[in-house]
Amino acid sequence: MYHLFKSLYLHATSKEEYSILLLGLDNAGKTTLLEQIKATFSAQHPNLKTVPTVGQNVTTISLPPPHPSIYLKIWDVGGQHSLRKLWDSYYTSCHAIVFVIDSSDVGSATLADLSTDTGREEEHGRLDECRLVLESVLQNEDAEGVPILVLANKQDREDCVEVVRIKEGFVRKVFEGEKGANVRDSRVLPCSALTGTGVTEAVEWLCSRVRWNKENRPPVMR
Ligand SMILES: Nc1nc2c(ncn2[C@@H]2O[C@H](COP(=O)(O)OP(=O)(O)OP(=O)(O)O)[C@@H](O)[C@H]2O)c(=O)[nH]1
Ligand SMILES: [Mg+2]
Repeated sequence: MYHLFKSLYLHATSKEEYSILLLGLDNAGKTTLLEQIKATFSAQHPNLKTVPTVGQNVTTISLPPPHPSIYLKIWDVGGQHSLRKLWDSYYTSCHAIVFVIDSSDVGSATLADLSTDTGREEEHGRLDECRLVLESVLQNEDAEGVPILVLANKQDREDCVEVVRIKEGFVRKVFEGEKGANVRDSRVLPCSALTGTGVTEAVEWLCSRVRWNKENRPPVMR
């Protein structure tokens, strides 16, 4: 009887926890985004003075009503080239991936240039590096079937490339290319981690997709 009550009690009081992995090139804005998410859902002031991440930052948020009653455990890992091999160890336990792009560092190329490779290299900023890294994430077997949210970050900057161009000219090309064969549930959204614009929408999309995918990737009960 004691065990029955104990398990009923645990069932009634525990919540689903989903892990979200923030990836992207160095300087894309992952740590700023983590700070902004933390601040948005805990009414704290965000610490926006970030330094390049060596290792990881992690925070768990509990979403307030009317959001579903779940925890999101968010992992922010360093994006510098030498640190990217560490990403592999996070894939098996994550429930969604956020790939953050610095929209002001994909060059001044036009949409046509972005989608046909005709733009000059110096106009592409870090577009090619970003493409290779996104492709390697999509190709990782341990991440197969995991929903992926691509965030066109730094939309507050005057020199940013608009989300539609990043979506149509870059992301679509990667997803429809031969290295995007494993493409799964995905979305491209604009945001500014610095100002907080688009952060709630991003979290809401993640929330709905991890729950939708929970038969494939069950949550941890806490
Ligand atoms: N204007 C603007 N700047 C941003 C935004 N997001 C981040 N930044 C700036 O970009 C720089 C890098 O931000 P971080 O969050 O540290 O970048 P990161 O992706 O964590 O970088 P690594 O830890 O090296 O992988 C900082 O100077 C941020 O203030 C944004 O939305 N708009
Ligand atoms: Mg960082």
